[in-house]
Amino acid sequence: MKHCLTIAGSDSSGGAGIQADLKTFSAHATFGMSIITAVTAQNTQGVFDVQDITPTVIANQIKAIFDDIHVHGIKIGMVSKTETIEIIANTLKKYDLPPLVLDPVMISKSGYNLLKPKAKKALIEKLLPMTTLITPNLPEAEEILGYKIEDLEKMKLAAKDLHYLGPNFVLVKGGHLSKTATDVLYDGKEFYLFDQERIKATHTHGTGCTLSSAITANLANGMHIYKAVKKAKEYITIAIKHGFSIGHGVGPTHHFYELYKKAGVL
Ligand SMILES: Nc1ncnc2c1ncn2[C@@H]1O[C@H](COP(=O)(O)OP(=O)(O)O)[C@@H](O)[C@H]1O
Ligand SMILES: Cc1ncc(COP(=O)(O)OP(=O)(O)O)c(N)n1
Repeated sequence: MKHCLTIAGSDSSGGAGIQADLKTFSAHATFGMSIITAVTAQNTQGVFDVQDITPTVIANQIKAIFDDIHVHGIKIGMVSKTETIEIIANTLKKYDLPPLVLDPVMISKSGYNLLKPKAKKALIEKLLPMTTLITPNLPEAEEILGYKIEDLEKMKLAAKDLHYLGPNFVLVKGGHLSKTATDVLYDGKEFYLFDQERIKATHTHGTGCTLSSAITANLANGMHIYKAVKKAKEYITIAIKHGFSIGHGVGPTHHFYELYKKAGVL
């Protein structure tokens, strides 16, 4: 069994962050491990508070894992602020790294800043160059690149411009498009489109976390990048179709193994 590591924030309601990542890793028959960067007080209606974990404790969590356990895939999610990004980059640099998927989490669906605006520079300079695959949604790609992205042509341009900043592969996610949910993968030469009609869904909390963790697990399991993204896209589509209500707001996506097994995704 392969070992997957998420470096991300905790979501008390279990729909996004560390909790979504670990559920996704388990559904993909990998062993999930976590380095917590921040604790959020969050539910289906919003994010109400955040406590950042100190750089020393983040470094010690990373050291505890890598000094002892072989890691086959890493996913990075919420990284909050410059000091958090710097300690993650500087500590990870000391080790031989497996594929690393960066979900550049910035603003939650409910509108809370999960990355301090000032930390964007550190994210670009410290994390992008060590990334195998970056998975921005449209607002995140716009924030990094500084221009509007409203159609497929602009998504391709964004993928090229993001590739220039260091990652080996770029997946620009189209969850924020109006008609389709088409994602664009760029490998430095070719574009690959993952087409999906928009599902009229209410319960989509944690879609980005789930997709990036599914790709991480697939890469850890030895899949080539194209297949890893294709299978993860199938997973997230079913996860969204079967999203459900647990509170008064936006509920989580679905992670129960049997559903995916039946659909031939896992
Ligand atoms: N309504 C939807 N129907 C189908 N797929 C969706 C929908 N919303 C998001 N997705 C897909 O879910 C994945 C996560 O995308 P997105 O929601 O844009 O990320 P984030 O949670 O980071 O904003 C992408 O593959 C996207 O295309
Ligand atoms: C702790 C934490 N990390 C990440 C997110 C954002 O998750 P995402 O998958 O982009 O989902 P939504 O916020 O869009 O529902 C989060 N909310 N909390």
